[in-house]
Amino acid sequence: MTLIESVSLRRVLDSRGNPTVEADVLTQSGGFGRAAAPSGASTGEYEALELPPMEAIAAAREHAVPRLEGSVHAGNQRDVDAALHAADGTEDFSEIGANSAVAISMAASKAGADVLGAPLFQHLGGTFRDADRSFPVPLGNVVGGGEHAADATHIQEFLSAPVGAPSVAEAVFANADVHAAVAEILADRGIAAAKGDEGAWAPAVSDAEAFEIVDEATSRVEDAVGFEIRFGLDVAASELYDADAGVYRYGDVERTSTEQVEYMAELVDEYDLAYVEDPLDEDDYDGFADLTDRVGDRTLICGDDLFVTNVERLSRGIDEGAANSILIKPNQIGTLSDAFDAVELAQRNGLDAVVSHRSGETEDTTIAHLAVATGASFIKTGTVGGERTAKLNELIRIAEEAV
Ligand SMILES: C=C(OP(=O)(O)O)C(=O)O
Ligand SMILES: [Mg+2]
Repeated sequence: MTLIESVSLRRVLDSRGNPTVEADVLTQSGGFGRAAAPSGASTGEYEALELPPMEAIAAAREHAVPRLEGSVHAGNQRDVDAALHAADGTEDFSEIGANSAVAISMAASKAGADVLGAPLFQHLGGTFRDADRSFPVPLGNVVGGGEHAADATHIQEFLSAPVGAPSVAEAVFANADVHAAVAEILADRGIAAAKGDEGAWAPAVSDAEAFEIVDEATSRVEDAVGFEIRFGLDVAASELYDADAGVYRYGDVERTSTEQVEYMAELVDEYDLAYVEDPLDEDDYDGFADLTDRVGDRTLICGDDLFVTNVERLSRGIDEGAANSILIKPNQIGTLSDAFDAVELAQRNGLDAVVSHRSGETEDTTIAHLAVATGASFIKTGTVGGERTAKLNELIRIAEEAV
């Protein structure tokens, strides 16, 4: 029923105005799925490789499309993704591009769901997930800098975390309220701010002032809505790390690895942080383990560039106690099957999964379904801006059974 009839690929715009790969998958019985690849700016060194879109499209047309059309069923995601790996033949999708691979993988999942007449989250997660489904808490980027905005904070993301929200919709609106409260506080302080790549405010303030502002904004909204709102960070520390000198550079301030662990532990306690992503460099398993040992009982230490959604890197992290959560970005690894494997390995070992967007995004909503399908604890997909609200609004619809 779900035998793939055709796969078409094209170049479309992403939210940064860059080209990206979009895939359409059509099955012989008329099922249809469309998906587009996102793109990172602070990419991890060990991610699967994104090729220039026209190269990725040409390579996928030559190697992957002939293996899929008339041969593979879109409803069998493992077969689709195995065909993509076989067509590529490398460890990092450098032949057909992780951007072509992930677009086809996600489009096939939607075509499969379409034929079966099931919502995507149910097709991916199975019917028993539906019976007992819990919703991810959305982490909303409200202040940011790093690689996502010039002349702003060194820490890449300050994330509102409405952990006490009674529903996903209330959580989504609370994050929007925190975003608005940050704007008010900035205006009160006479600080002008544009927005960064993910729609977070990107003021030219020190990290210390950003902590003050986000702390105040989350407290204000917490008082107004009456449920707990904490906040968290994506430090994206690999971007701050100078490997030759062995120090983290926050402008003129330098921290050794030991000082970085100490600094992160202090921030966790001073601000009761709910979440800290990539607090250390992507090669520093020891530093991650040290920090997790110190504060992992009261916050999530999450590996993004550290794990790159890769089960081998995650296995090492589990063995070494390097984190207690993992960021899941399908395009870091190239297929939904690989992303699922990473979630399952993490959850079997007591780590939380956090499904995530990229800084360069499209209107694609697959990650909202992936987060629900896997029972992920959190989803990080921004706060405002059409490519971010596409996912947040889809979560609201899924909760209402309106997809
Ligand atoms: C979303 C992120 O940014 P990018 O997509 O630029 O890697 C991140 O680092 O978690
Ligand atoms: Mg990150």
